[in-house]
Amino acid sequence: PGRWRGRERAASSPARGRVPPGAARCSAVGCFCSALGSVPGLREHGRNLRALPRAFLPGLECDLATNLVGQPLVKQQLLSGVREFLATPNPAKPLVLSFHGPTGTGKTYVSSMLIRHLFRDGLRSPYVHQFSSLAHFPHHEQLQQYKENLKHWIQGNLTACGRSAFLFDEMDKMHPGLMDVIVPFLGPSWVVYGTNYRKAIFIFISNAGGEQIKKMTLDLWHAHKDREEISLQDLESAISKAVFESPQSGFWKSGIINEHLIDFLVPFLPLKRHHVKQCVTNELIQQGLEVRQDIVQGVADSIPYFPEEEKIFSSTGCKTVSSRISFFF
Ligand SMILES: Nc1ncnc2c1ncn2[C@@H]1O[C@H](COP(=O)(O)OP(=O)(O)OP(=O)(O)O)[C@@H](O)[C@H]1O
Repeated sequence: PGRWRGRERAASSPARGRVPPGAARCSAVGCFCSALGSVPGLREHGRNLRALPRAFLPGLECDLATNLVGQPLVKQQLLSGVREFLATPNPAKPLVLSFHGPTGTGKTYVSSMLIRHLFRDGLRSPYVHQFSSLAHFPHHEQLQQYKENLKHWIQGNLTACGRSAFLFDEMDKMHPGLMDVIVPFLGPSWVVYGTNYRKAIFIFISNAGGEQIKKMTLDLWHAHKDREEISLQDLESAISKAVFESPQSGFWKSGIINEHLIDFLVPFLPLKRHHVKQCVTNELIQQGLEVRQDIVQGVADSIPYFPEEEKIFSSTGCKTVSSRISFFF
């Protein structure tokens, strides 16, 4: 209840300003404003940003440090962005994060992790709303209807809980123009229809910009530099330009980019062989299996790498690791 559940829901979004079916009020357990009561330090420091302790959101920090492999830029961007946003009682605008990168590098993984730490019921929370282009907006000829539904859905859910989260997966497959209806929700517009929209979190996930990230990482490697030496600023402008100019992208000529509404453009770098090995080890531990070096090596060797000759970066990141493990037992 309270979530957009696919095609059958697309035709029946909530009426403007009304609480969507099944959604509880903001004060109910599970909305992250109340879920965060369990985060040590928030209650005392929520009203005073300057007094924010460094160890804020320790669960997320620990989870990222333990389980996320080879993405230092992501850890850094995400933690600073989310901490500051949550510690501000009246944020100037909603938090807008955009995850970009090649396949299997951890974009969906990190977004689920973040949601788990913010909402007691994680992705199942009625305050978390996921949209996928293929599942929710499959027919181009219904674009106008999708726009209206999406706008009303966001409005209705933000009326129910200002601290809601909206995840848009496969942004590169969204119909160009669809996302423009959400532009007014992403900016600093104060109160629209009696609701404060500045406390929401929006997360966009896409492969758009992935080719630019791969190229820049590869160029660094050819220059004998570490992939972590990549410049965040260079990456940001290359990705923004690529997604804005690509007619295949949901960001195509979009006000989201033009009006600089993304607060953190988070690049996910291609993973190297030793990162894949770490993913295999993590997965073996998670599945309660013995960590055998021959299996770690075997799984890592079975994955395709690029460039063709040197075979440095995994072409599928860690995406197929868990399914491959079963072949080695
Ligand atoms: N950086 C990483 N650290 C640890 N595990 C990872 C990482 N990247 C991917 N994985 C593993 O691979 C699985 C698939 O990754 P995920 O779905 O997050 O990739 P993605 O970047 O969203 O890919 P796509 O663009 O194809 O959707 C995850 O569930 C996780 O187990």
